[in-house]
Amino acid sequence: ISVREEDEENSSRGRDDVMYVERCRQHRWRCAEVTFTCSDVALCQRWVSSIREQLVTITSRPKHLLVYINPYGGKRQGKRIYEQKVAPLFAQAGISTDVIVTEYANHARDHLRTEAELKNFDGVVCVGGDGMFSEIIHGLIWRTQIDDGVDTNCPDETLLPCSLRIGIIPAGSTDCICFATVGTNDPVTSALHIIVGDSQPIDVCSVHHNNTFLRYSVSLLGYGFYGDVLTDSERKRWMGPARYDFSGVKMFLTHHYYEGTVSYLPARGIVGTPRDATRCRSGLAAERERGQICLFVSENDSEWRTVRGKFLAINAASMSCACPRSPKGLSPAAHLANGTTDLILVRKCSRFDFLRHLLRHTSKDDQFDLTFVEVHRVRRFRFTPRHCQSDSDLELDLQESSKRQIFSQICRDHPACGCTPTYSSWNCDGEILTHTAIDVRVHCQLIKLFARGIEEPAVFEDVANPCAI
Ligand SMILES: CCCCCCCCCCCCC/C=C/[C@@H](O)[C@H](COP(=O)(O)O)NC(=O)CCCCCCCCCCCCCCC
Ligand SMILES: Nc1ncnc2c1ncn2[C@@H]1O[C@H](COP(=O)(O)OP(=O)(O)O)[C@@H](O)[C@H]1O
Ligand SMILES: [Ca+2]
Repeated sequence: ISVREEDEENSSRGRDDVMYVERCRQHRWRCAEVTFTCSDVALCQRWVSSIREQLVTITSRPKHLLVYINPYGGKRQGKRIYEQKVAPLFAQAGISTDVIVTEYANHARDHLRTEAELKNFDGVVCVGGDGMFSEIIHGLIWRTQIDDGVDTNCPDETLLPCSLRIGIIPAGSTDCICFATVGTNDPVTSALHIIVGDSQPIDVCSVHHNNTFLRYSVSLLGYGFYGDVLTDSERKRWMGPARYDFSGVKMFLTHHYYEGTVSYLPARGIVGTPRDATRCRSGLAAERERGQICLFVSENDSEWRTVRGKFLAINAASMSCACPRSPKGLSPAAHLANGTTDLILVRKCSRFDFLRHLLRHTSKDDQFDLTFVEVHRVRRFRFTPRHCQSDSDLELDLQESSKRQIFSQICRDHPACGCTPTYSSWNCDGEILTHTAIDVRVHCQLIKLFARGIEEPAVFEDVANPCAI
């Protein structure tokens, strides 16, 4: 991290303090210190300058960072976390910062879009949850495309990758993007990944409706269960992160299902499937694999498939979506940067079966190994809720079950009857999407994080002197 020369008063000895990264359990990193002493002060000074020269040659390390703090996310501790745990480390590592504490929602997004002098910085730091991260990528991606005149309303447009890396200091409620790319939600670990200049590309989904751009997503796009949990939980923000558990239990008991059509373009020519036992891990093999991945983005060699039905949940996981609630995540084998998203369809089933599916997110059992669950690795997908389908589709439906339609119409007109509502909403990285019919496309490695993905346990279990903390 850094080296510091200590003055030993009344002594002819030299003393250097070297700060370095030490790996602890569960992917956590800590800042450790070792002191070198030497009877020859001049030699000691040569050590210091030699180490400093070495550090300067590592060009991947950021020197100037633009920091956005959401003081309102999670337990409202963002400012304190940054000031107490992160700022001192940045100072230690000789990193200068411009810090903006946001004053309202979308402040960070709009500042990045229109005001920020991006050329002055080597990266952006986001202190907050997935919603704050979402603001940052919307600002950065918009800025990158506008500089090159890309039409973001066109779903087929190839987007330009953003050059600035983003660091996430977790200070939100779920922080799944941090957890799934670093392996832990720990501000100090994240700060150290930023300081050492790690780089992890990640895929971004664009979400469109009728050739109009709606949003980007990097973690979960969820309709049905996760959309309803989010909508319900936003009204209970005062509860803090526990609001999700409260609304989770409530929506589980409510047991709403939604009818609609999902079409998807299966990913061909990629390594792996969502049912693999292997996980997305950092290291050489992953690097090599990553190099091959985007060569296969051609969409012509695979055909669209359509699934119609009643769903409790439709989830697209572009990364594992691991978080403290589910350390393996919604799609444990999802890759961070292979240009695909894992589309998980949970059909209508009993409460008992849905609970079995949910519980498997917290154990070693396979949550996809159930008759009412299917999972596909896709490059694109579309969703149309039933009452939003084209006229010809509706006619078909009418012929199939005219009675059912009449009943659902009656139910829509009489919400008090307690029947299942027609529409849910999409949970897009924890933000509510107002449109239900959407067209989603994965953009391979559109952004980069100050992270390195999840390291194999062996890397740190071998450490001779495990961290005492
Ligand atoms: C019975 C226990 C079942 C546990 C099932 C856990 C599955 C958890 C998968 C979580 C995936 C999370 C994906 C991440 C989404 C985030 O982008 C997003 C925003 O994050 P931010 O707050 O930092 O801005 N977060 C969320 O949308 C929160 C989703 C949380 C879902 C919690 C669901 C709890 C379910 C509880 C069911 C309990 C049934 C009990 C029956 C008696
Ligand atoms: N200063 C602010 N005041 C109010 N809302 C804000 C502010 N800054 C950001 N936001 C918004 O707060 C919401 C929640 O932020 P997020 O970081 O996702 O925390 P959480 O994980 O608790 O949901 C996001 O929609 C974000 O756009
Ligand atoms: Ca949020």
